[in-house]
Amino acid sequence: MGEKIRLTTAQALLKFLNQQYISVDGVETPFVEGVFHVYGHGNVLGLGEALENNPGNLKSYQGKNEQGMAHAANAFARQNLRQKIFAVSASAGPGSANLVTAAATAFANNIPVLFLPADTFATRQPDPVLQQLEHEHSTDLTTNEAFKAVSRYWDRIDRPEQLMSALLRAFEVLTNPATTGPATICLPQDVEAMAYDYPASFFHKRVHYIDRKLPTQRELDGAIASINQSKRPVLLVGGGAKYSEAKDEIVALSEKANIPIVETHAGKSTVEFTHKNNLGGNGILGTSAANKAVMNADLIIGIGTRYTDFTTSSRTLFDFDNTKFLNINVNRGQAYKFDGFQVVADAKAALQSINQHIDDYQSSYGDEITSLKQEWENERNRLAATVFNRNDFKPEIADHFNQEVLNDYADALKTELTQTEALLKINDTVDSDAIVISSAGSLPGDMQRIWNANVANTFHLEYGYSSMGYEIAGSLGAKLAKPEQESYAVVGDGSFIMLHSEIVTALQYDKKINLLLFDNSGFGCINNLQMDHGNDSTGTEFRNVNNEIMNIDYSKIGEGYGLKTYSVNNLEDLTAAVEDAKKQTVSTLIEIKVLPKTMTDGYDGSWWNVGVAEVSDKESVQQASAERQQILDNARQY
Ligand SMILES: Cc1ncc(C[n+]2csc(CCOP(=O)(O)OP(=O)(O)O)c2C)c(N)n1
Ligand SMILES: O=C1C[C@@H](O)[C@H](O)[C@@H](O)C1=O
Ligand SMILES: [Mg+2]
Repeated sequence: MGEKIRLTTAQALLKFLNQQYISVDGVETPFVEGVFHVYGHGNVLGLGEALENNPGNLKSYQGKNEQGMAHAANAFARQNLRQKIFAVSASAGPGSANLVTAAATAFANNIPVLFLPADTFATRQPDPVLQQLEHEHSTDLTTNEAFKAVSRYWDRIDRPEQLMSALLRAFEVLTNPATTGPATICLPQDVEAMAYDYPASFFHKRVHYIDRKLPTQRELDGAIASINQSKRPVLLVGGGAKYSEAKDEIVALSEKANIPIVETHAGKSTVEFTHKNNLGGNGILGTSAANKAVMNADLIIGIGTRYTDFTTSSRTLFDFDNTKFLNINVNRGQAYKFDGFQVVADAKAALQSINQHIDDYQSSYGDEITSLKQEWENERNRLAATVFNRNDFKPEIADHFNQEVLNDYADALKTELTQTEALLKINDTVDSDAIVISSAGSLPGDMQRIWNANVANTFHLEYGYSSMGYEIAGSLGAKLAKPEQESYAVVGDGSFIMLHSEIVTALQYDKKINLLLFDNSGFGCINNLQMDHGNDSTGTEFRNVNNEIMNIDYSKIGEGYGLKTYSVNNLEDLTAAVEDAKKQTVSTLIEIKVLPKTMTDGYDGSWWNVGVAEVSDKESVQQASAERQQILDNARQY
């Protein structure tokens, strides 16, 4: 029956990971970069032993918080356009539970990560082991059942030989652009260390071919007819377009036929903003230009987009009565959305074919795209010059805090900086190929609107799950993916407090990351949301029991870790800090004290469906609820 190799399950796992390659457009590369781990009794003697003694080419990084290290793995795969991954190993019980949020984040964003949570004993001999849950109705349930809801593939290895079929299935999922996401293989700690005579053939080199699925002739004919029949098409660029590396084809179509480009959160920086037809981010967090373009479009060419509520403004942004949809997506389910014409194909390949057949077609935009872009540039310049004053300041988010409260913040945080002027100054100061990572709070909105990404694949916004805590860990993952580029976490004070453990990992392994910490002393965007809908400000500002605004010294925290830190409260110091941080070899933290309510507000078409109380004594809430109902009456329902 051929050669056998006697290994533990964990040793076999690592040997297999070393032999996985992907081939994209004829270029073959190793698929698994390494393993992040936090050891405990569930994995240190199994997977830990294997990593110590025979890692092969796999790199190994000690994480500090399981969620954090898995976010780093997630960001690494995303920055590598899903062409390289990490595995993450955690101990049983709490260690594994800590991974669940990160698995969900990878799931929502369609990012491949191999999750290896340790599990309780398959033999059950010592049950209940430390950290085991004891259910009265079943001994079969462990913490790791929680991964079923957040994995594209889930398995548990109760016998060493099961590893083989599980890994083959997992790697098919991880390398399939239509279904990729987290694959979870639960490893009971006894099985990790059990020996088995594995067939040598299992460890032969495997190449997973990411062949580009071509459109059929019917799909191609339909797509071309849709474009030819339209007058005002818009190219809506989603994450799938970025992962397919379809930039040249999008630009070619846009230029040839004079079609505006707008981008989802995941799609942003597929095409540089410097391109004349790129109108920027669209949707709830969209630019005025992008939203106007899609509101007046008669054809949306959705390329690799899931049409989430933020992209569609909760199904209110498009003129659904008159606008048609042409959906190009490798995932058939996504292509079905909005009853669009479906092209189930790779974005780059589909656009290549379409471009060959778009002959003399011209949209009817004429100079309108240029005017829209100019109008937006003017607005962006205005946001760069929003200057606070203590007498009659009207922040972007107006009518929430009166002047007295705003002055209190200026005094407490000792600042007069606005968030938009600070962010735009940073955009002007960092290297153009710097990678910026963000995910939660008010900053993703500002990033999606006003950050100009002038080099492709430098804008990294996790907005599928918007998980607070992704930012800093994500900046480490992005740095591991692109060591030659600067990596910046754009992070709010709330997210920083929630999870910043991987700072230590970045310092430990000498991977330079830069943290741009915007401190407005509170959960600013949620405060906006509650006040926008008629509620008072409660539970969202960082105030102490005496109702005083808290002023936390984040630069001191960073200093304690060993970061090079700066604390700034004006544009001059901010510019100097960003310039100085670029010269550092150690990781840096720039604490930027900003006034609340000075983030960007929405533009036309920026509506978000949130559940507003239908019963309330407050007239303001009743009004918000009525307004919501009115908008919903005209929204597309499915
Ligand atoms: C893990 C997680 N918990 C809760 C939320 C809900 N949430 C979204 S933004 C936010 C506050 C963010 O505060 P901060 O980071 O300071 O950003 P700001 O809005 O002030 O800019 C909260 C609690 C979330 N997105 N992720
Ligand atoms: O609830 C939320 C509101 C959004 O504005 C924010 O960006 C996001 O992180 C979130 O969870
Ligand atoms: Mg905040």
